[in-house]
Order: sequence, then C-alpha cells, then structure tokens
Amino acid sequence: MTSSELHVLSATDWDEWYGVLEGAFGGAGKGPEHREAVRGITDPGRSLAARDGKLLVGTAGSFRFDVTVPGGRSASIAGVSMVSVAATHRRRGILGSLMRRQLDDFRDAGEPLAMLTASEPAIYGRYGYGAASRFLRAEIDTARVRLGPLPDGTDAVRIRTAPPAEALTACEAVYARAVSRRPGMIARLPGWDAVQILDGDPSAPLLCVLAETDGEVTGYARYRNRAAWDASGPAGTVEVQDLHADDPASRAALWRYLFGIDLVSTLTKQSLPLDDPLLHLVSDQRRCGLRQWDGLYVRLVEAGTALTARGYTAPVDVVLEVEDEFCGWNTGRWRLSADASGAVCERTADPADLALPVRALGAAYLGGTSLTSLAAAGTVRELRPGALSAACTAFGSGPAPWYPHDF
Ligand SMILES: CC(=O)SCCNC(=O)CCNC(=O)[C@H](O)C(C)(C)COP(=O)(O)OP(=O)(O)OC[C@H]1O[C@@H](n2cnc3c(N)ncnc32)[C@H](O)[C@@H]1OP(=O)(O)O
Repeated sequence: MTSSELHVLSATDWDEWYGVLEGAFGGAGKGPEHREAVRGITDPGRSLAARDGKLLVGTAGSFRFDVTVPGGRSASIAGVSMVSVAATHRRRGILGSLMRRQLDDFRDAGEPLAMLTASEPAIYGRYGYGAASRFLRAEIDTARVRLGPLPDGTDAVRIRTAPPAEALTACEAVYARAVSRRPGMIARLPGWDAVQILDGDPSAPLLCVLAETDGEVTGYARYRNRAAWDASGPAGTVEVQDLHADDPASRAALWRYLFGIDLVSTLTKQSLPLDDPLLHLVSDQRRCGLRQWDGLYVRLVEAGTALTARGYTAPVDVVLEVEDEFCGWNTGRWRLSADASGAVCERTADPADLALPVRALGAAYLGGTSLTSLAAAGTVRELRPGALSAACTAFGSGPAPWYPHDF
C-alpha cells in the first residue's frame, strides 16, 4: 500500500474508523459511554485512515501531550494511539505506511518526540521506538502481607468516601501536582478527566476515597471492591485503579484503608512505578505478586531538538553517532553538551564517542533504561573509553519513569 491511500480522518467517518479499531481488538468494545468519550477526545486532524478502495482498513491517531522528562521539565510529545489494521488486510505493509506518514507529520509540525504503549512489544522497534519505561503489576496476598511501619502523620490523615464524579475536581488537582514529580507523567488534556471515571462494569462499581490533611484533599484512590467469602474466610479482591498522594502520610493512609477492607484476600494494582513507595511499606515483597511489564516506548523524531528538551543529572559532553534507518534525517554525529544551565545538541564532524541506533536513545530518553545495560546487550558501542559511563550517569533519572495515564 502506498501513502496516497492514507487520509486524514474526516469527523463524519469517525464511526466507521472506530469500528475498524474496535474490530482489530476483538470487536467487543467497551460500551457506548466509552465510545462517546473517545469520540470527544479524538482529534480528527491528528488521525489517519487507510483505505483499500472505499473500504476503511487501517487507523492511527495521536495526541499532543505535555510530558514530564528528566530534570523536572515538560516536553511536547506526540502520544501515538489507536493503531489498527483490519484482520483481512494485515501483513501488507499498512502499519508501515501509517508509521511513515505519522512520523513525517510530526516532523513537519515541529514535534520532536513520539511515544506509545504497545499491544505487543515486538511491533515498534523497527520504527525507532525504544522501551523507555517499565511498570509493576501487583497481586498482593493481604492475608500474609502487612503494612508498616507507617510514616509519621499517617494517623492525622482522614479518609472519606466520595462519589467519583463529585470528587473528580479534587482528584484531578492531586494528579496535576504529581505530574512534575516523575518522568513519563502526562499532563491531562481537557476532556480526559471524565474518561478516568467511566464505569462500564456493573458487577463492581468504581469507588473513590479521598485523603484529607487539615481539611485539604492530599490524596485519592479509586478502586473496585469484589468482596467475597468462602469456608476458609475472606476471598474477595480489591482492584486499585489509581492512587496518588501529595505526601508519604497521605499515601500510607490510603494504602492502609485499602488493605483493611473486609472480605478481601487479594489487592491488585495494574501499574506501579518500579520504585513505588509501597514496596518499602509492605512486610513481604515476595507475596506482592509483582510482575514487570514494558511501559512507554519513546521515539526521537528530531534527535537534536529532543535531546535538548530534557535535563541531565550530571554535566556531559559526548558525540553520538546515531543510526536511524526509518527517519534518515537523524542519522549522523551529534554533540550533546549539557550542564545545570541546560543542554545543547548540534551536528558535528568530530569523532564519535558512542554509536547507537535511535531506538536506544528512545529507550534511554526518560532515564529508565541505562546506556550501560544497552551497551552490555551490544546495542550501544563505546568508541572513546569513559564516554559510556559519563553518558550513562547524565542520562539517568531520580524517580523511575512511569505513566499512570492510558492513552
Ligand atoms: C500504539 C498502539 O495503538 S498499539 C496497538 C496496535 N494494534 C493492535 O495490536 C491491534 C491488532 N493488530 C493489528 O491491527 C495489526 O496486526 C498491526 C497494526 C499490529 C500490524 O499491522 P500490519 O499492517 O499487519 O503490519 P505491517 O504489514 O505494516 O507490518 C510491518 C512489519 O511489522 C511486523 N509486525 C506486524 N505486526 C506484528 C506483531 N503483532 N508482532 C510482531 N511483528 C509484527 C510485520 O511482520 C512486518 O515486519 P517486516 O517489516 O519485517 O516485514
């Protein structure tokens, strides 16, 4: 398929377009409320439709997000989503042409970075995306795992229940304060707040609790309670959808509340940062059922601009020989010089210190994948002794990158 068969989505074609997307993921969909919410947040101008004649057979969309990057800065990133190809038209290169068009469009729009979460990890490396963050899934045996010691001030935090819709504004304020604290966090775009509380599961409605300190909301958790019991005792599950807090005491008070819910023996959370404070509050990490997953995949669209947009944890002066087969404009040598005052990244004819594919730069971009480990895997090559260690330190991040915001 050639790019001439790709079109920017017309709003009137949205239902057909979304139908192809739902069909590629099995067809069940998440119900009419979810569908209308997605319609509301889709930007047709950033969405592509692939057609075979009159038949719509492929979809891809993106959102322009402000995302926290190392150094506590915010960078504009194209968040790629809604990628699908109809089952009748797979493995004919349609995804490849969608990716080609998207990255050209991002470049034309001056968007230096793209990111996505992958339905399957094997898909996007060929287009220059590198695995930049990981997260933990937890399935905690609450009969065996205790919390504590808890931080000073936990007992002073009041926990109160609130309907998710009524509490939404207060919860969003807590979320907004959390965004700048961790690379990978996405500032919420208008209209996306309501998506966070879409229910769609009558068997266990979404519930919300607020943590309050001195009368101010300092944290929240949203969860579903599937209480159950059998002859051996409590057998239910609490599924924690999201939990954010301004301070350690509010966070601990929320977890203490969730761990204490009656008729429950398992507490799950679909996504925790690799360095989540909960790991330091539990008595037994082994019984927390932790499994690691790949999270954000990052793509440097314009390598020089992208490397200038983030902060670095130590001064660095390094020449990078970048290989980029899919976006050849990035290929070549770039000198990255950074210190506390900022970063400069420009083309250079100087000899290279490190050679690496662009997906390795994407993997390292948020500070969650070390250049040293990529070098040990043979992905990064050190051409000047000492350059790898210096660059690895500079590219690192304090908090592990994480995204609690689906897109
Ligand atoms: C950011 C997101 O939205 S993630 C969601 C992605 N969508 C889905 O998972 C929905 C179900 N799957 C699909 O719709 C399709 O199979 C897609 C979009 C994954 C792939 O679309 P296709 O048009 O078949 O891909 P295309 O033919 O362009 O393949 C390009 C290359 O990717 C490879 N590829 C495609 N899908 C996969 C996969 N699931 N796993 C591994 N490799 C894959 C192809 O083999 C091909 O490799 P090559 O370049 O070495 O020949």
